[in-house]
Amino acid sequence: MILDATAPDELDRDVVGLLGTWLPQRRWYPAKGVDAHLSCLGTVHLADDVRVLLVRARAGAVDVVLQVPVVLADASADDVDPTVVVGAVRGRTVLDAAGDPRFLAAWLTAADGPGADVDVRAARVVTGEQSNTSVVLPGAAGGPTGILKVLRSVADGENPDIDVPRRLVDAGWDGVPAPMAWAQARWATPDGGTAVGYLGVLSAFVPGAQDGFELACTWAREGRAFGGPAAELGATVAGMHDALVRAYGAEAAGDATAPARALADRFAWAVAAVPALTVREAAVRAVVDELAALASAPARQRVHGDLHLGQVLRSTGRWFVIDFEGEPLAPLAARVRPDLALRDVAGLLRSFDYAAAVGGLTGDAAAAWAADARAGLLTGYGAADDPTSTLLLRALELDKTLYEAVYEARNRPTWAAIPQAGLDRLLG
Ligand SMILES: Nc1ncnc2c1ncn2[C@@H]1O[C@H](COP(=O)(O)OP(=O)(O)O)[C@@H](O)[C@H]1O
Ligand SMILES: O=P(O)(O)O[C@H]1O[C@H](CO)[C@@H](O[C@H]2O[C@H](CO)[C@@H](O)[C@H](O)[C@H]2O)[C@H](O)[C@H]1O
Repeated sequence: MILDATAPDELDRDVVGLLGTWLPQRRWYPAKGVDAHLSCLGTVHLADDVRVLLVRARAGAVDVVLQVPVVLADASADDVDPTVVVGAVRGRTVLDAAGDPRFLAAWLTAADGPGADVDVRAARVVTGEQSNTSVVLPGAAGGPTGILKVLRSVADGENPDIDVPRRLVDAGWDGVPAPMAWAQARWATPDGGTAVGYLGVLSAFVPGAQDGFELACTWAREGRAFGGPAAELGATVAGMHDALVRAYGAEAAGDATAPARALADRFAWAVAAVPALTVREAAVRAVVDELAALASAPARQRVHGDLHLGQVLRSTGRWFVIDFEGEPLAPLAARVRPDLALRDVAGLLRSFDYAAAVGGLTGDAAAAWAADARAGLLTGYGAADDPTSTLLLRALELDKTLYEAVYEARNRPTWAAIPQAGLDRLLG
């Protein structure tokens, strides 16, 4: 069932009035540091006093629709958790609903899919660095636990973060947590049209999972070689790529003009966002030219699109892949386009640089730790050791590093040195 958003009422508009100060304090808010114009496009009434506001945020190049679920509590209620209070309007206290049992129960009732018997009163909101809000829901009566991802930016059409895992499970791959419930909404767009997009997904929770990035940082900090787990991860990624071909097919092999153009476009985009990158122009151009001169490039297929160690979980000696949204800074059309499978491999290679740096390694120790992890990943994946693959991987790593230079400038300026060091390594 698709949930229809209705036109905002006076109360919705008052809630939006509160968001000007509340939103910029959220990790997932994509327009930090600028004065965004906020307006409510529509509201899904999930239950009495449970609303999902679809809020358009416009600021410069940013123009997104944000999902803000709220619960309206009586102003006199004395059992309100102060950390989830957004503010007060019309005698009601507005609560951030993501972890609220009233919101969760209504969401599960409205959602499609096989469903799951979970205990909404035992919900726990995941803290940490995320683009969305995830909530762990323990299974009722000892059943399997689920994790609900409340998407914070919603968009018309396919959502790879939900559709791709559904297709991978259908294709028989068990390296992804299975989706158990999902919800979609329909709302009026500012141009007079209609949009239909996903609001979120409940997936199987991987018990005892360790975040791949935290694991790698710990091993780097302890000076433990990561080549073994990296090789197993490479094999998992190869299995994922095979399953993606079964699910979506693959295009015929072509020449390398498309990846060369993509790298050139990426550089232009990155320079526009971070003008200091201009000094890299000649070196990047040399890689673009080398790439364009390749006689052929491998077939394109569906890929993960933003694969890094923070998108993989390790549990009981196995790896699981999550977060198939693609790069959060890219438009949907670019995120669902067939691409080179090696792009995912390159994303993980970049993560080893991050893990070495965040794990406190520097100089030769960092280079040796990352080299061992890189070798493990490439062996496990079965990457060909030929000049074409080597050049493609270098170009794709460069592409990712330029993306990271922009991502860090916008989100974590104190980490900007990590992609800058990556550019030094890749560009010589
Ligand atoms: N199926 C799962 N099982 C266990 N933990 C998970 C699962 N999915 C996500 N997580 C945890 O939740 C965190 C946020 O999930 P993620 O999909 O990366 O969200 P975001 O899109 O906000 O970055 C992950 O870092 C991971 O620790
Ligand atoms: O997980 P997201 O989909 O939000 O991805 C974005 O944020 C990531 C950081 O959380 C960012 O990844 C970069 O930092 C990681 C360490 O925190 C590192 O392992 C990755 O290699 C590096 O790219 C990702 O690029 C961004 O899209």
